Amino acid sequence: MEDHIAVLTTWSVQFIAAQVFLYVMLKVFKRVRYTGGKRPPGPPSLPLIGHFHHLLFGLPHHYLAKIAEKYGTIVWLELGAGGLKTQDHIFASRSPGIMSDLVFNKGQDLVFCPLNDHYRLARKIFTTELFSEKRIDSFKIQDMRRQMTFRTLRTAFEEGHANRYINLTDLLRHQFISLTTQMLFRMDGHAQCKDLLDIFHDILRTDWLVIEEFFPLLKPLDLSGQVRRLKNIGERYYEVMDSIIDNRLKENSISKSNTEEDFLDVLLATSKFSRVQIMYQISNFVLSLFSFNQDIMGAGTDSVSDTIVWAIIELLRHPNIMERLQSELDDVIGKERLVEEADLNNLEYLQAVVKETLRLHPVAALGVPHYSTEATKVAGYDIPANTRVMLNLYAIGRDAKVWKSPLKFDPSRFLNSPVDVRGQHYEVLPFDARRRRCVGMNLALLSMAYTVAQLIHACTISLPEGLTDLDVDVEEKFAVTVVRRNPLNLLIKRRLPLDVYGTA
Ligand code: HEM
Repeated sequence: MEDHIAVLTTWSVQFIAAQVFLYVMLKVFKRVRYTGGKRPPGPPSLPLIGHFHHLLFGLPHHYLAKIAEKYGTIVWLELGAGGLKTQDHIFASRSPGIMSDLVFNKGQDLVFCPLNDHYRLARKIFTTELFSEKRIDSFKIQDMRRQMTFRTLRTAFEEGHANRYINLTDLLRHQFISLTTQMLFRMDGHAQCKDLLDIFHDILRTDWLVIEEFFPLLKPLDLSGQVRRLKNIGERYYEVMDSIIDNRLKENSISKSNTEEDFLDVLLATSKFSRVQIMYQISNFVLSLFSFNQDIMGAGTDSVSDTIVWAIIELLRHPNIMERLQSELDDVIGKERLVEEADLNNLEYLQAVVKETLRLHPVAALGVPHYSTEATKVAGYDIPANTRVMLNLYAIGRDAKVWKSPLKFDPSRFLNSPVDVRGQHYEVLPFDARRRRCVGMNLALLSMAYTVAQLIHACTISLPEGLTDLDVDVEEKFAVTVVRRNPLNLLIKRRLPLDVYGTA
């Protein structure tokens, strides 16, 4: 570790794929790039900037998948000046970085937290209290999901009734923002959490390649303008959360009956976190809410709604698969009532559709960068300490050596197959695996299956006039998550008799 810190001047990005793994690793070196051991192969690089220029154009997860095809399962790239490596216990940390430092107060949230005692405690509380099966399936949270989904259907039907097309991405994002903010603070999304939502939207507008991240010496110059911007976001976040917590403490001191009603109450009740730590644990939720996995708020919203949109897009592109799913729903549920969460385990084809969507469209295509804490060897290659590692989840799900016709959307490949998407099977890892695996996975899988089932069972979804299934493209845009490039407006109408919705 000493060696590499002593020679830091350039960034390296290395891509490792042990068996079906494709790891991308980034590391900063000073003065020299790779000083010792057997370096993994990689494309030729330019002096000083290494392979940085390759990642500026096009979609990075496509480029990384392409070079992995050419250079083999473990590939080394350099960004300006850098290093890398694998094994879970060594690669389970997070690196310091501009976003983590300036917005999340040096990684005090869960997503950007280095592997330390605070992280272990926070992860335990997330897993055993906030996201335990018991809590997720509790009547109260189930009812919240049901109400939010009905609200989405009602909005869609009002528009459909007036023959107006609706943007499904916007509609579902509203649903999941409301759901998450309810779960967190008993506040209903846009109206009550406007300041917080604005902050997270600003975070998500940050370029994924901030030059100062790769060339820290340039940080004081702030050439990209992102350093000042992120600092300002961090300050605004602190103020808003401070006042939310103040208000909650006041409310709780007046009425004890509300304790442990939502996630904020649970975190306050643990007494294991300081007030500041609670602020940043919450941030993870909001961001996940918002498109990516910056913890709870950050990690839970757009990632789920964007995956649902991919599922609907694939179903519209494949009318035979849509028909088969609708038949399963009609057989199991009938047409006299709506889908309930208790039905989901009986809907085998629906579950296969969700898995196949996650295989082809893992919205967190490159995951969240891991960080090595000591030097190690991976598949015979030497990987230094302090290396950033990214898992190319996109390339894993599309590996032609593992998947037959990998680009074909075919949910039946998951029928009668033990392969699941929960991190035990390395052929498909939309949530990653082991220590840093997505903590919201169970909630995400449940929310996705439930919403897709409602949309396909309770609605008729039509493409704009003149478009056929052959016209629906799957062009991607790489933001924090991978989303569909072109907006698609749909006509959504009631499919079941009116009185079925009445009881809802
Ligand atoms: C389709 C939906 C989702 C996908 C595909 C997804 C995927 C991922 C991935 C790939 C990671 C990085 C794992 C790693 O570092 O190795 C991650 C981390 C995380 N996700 Fe998710 N996620 C989704 C939904 C959610 C939801 C609903 C929440 C919470 C409400 C959430 C919370 C988190 C958190 C807090 C982390 C950081 C975990 C840690 O560093 O220990 N995610 N997610």
